[in-house]
Amino acid sequence: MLRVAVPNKGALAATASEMLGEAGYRRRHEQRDLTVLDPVNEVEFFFLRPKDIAIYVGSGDLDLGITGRDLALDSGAPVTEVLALGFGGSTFRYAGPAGQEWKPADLHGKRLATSYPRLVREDLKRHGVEAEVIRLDGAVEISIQLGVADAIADVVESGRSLRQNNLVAFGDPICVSEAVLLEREGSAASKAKSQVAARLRGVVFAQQYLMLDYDCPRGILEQAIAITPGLESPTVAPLADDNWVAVRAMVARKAVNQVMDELADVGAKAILASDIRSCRL
Ligand SMILES: Nc1ncnc2c1ncn2[C@@H]1O[C@H](COP(=O)(O)OP(=O)(O)OP(=O)(O)O)[C@@H](O)[C@H]1O
Ligand SMILES: O=P(O)(O)OC[C@H]1O[C@H](OP(=O)(O)OP(=O)(O)O)[C@H](O)[C@@H]1O
Ligand SMILES: [Mg+2]
Repeated sequence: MLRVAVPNKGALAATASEMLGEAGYRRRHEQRDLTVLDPVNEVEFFFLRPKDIAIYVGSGDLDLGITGRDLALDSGAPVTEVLALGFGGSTFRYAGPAGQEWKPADLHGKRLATSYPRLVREDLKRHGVEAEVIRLDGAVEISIQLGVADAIADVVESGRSLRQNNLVAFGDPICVSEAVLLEREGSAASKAKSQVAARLRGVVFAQQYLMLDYDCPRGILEQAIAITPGLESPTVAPLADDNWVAVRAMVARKAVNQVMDELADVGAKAILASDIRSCRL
């Protein structure tokens, strides 16, 4: 039985569970359940704190885990990324009081509060900066105001928390993070692990694409195919009216409106975009 760790709460928990559900795995019914057995797929899921997940996977006690790249790096556990999951995106950044031009070298001799001490110490070392790292569990942005630190390093998503606390980010991002599927470094490949990865890859990919269907006058088919080349090549099917064909192709979600405009401009009609739930490529 494959053992897989999933975030039990926090920023990644809901989407990770939804994604596994889309991939055909059994969902947990009670928020407080710590395990879910999926005998059909021969997987047992363990709902753990996102911060702890890389430790379980790195020790080899669990086969796979979903957590944030930043949390995995901070754990120092020997894990590698099998797949980036395309959600839970954030950057991990230094920040200090606004009204001052900060750069990483200015942190020398300062007190720096963070919930990610290992990540920060390693980055300070790279910059050759010696600072006192103060480990806090959360609400790090308030620590400067309260007098415990001179600057912080924290997760930034929208930047709202920094602005609210009159802080500005500085330096290059220490880490650009998103949710990732992890395995133990150097662990043997297995069919069971590959299957979870393939199913999740299918869901990630499906979320990034849409299926486009449209009717196309035969005379402009070449132009239309150039606009929607699909992955291999689009499906072209005859219509009852010989002058027209139906075309079906996958299109990147980000580009879909522009593609629909271009198709309409060359003369395509009845252009429909629909969601893809999952896929294998
Ligand atoms: N707006 C956000 N706030 C916090 N974490 C985010 C955000 N967006 C993405 N993440 C990612 O989510 C993970 C942190 O998850 P989580 O919120 O569960 O941790 P935590 O803040 O330490 O937990 P908790 O707040 O429950 O103590 C990190 O990988 C982080 O990069
Ligand atoms: O850039 P933003 O969109 O404002 O998001 C980032 C903020 O959200 C997280 O805090 P969280 O709500 O998890 O509280 P915590 O600091 O107690 O973990 C994170 O630690 C930042 O404070
Ligand atoms: Mg949090």
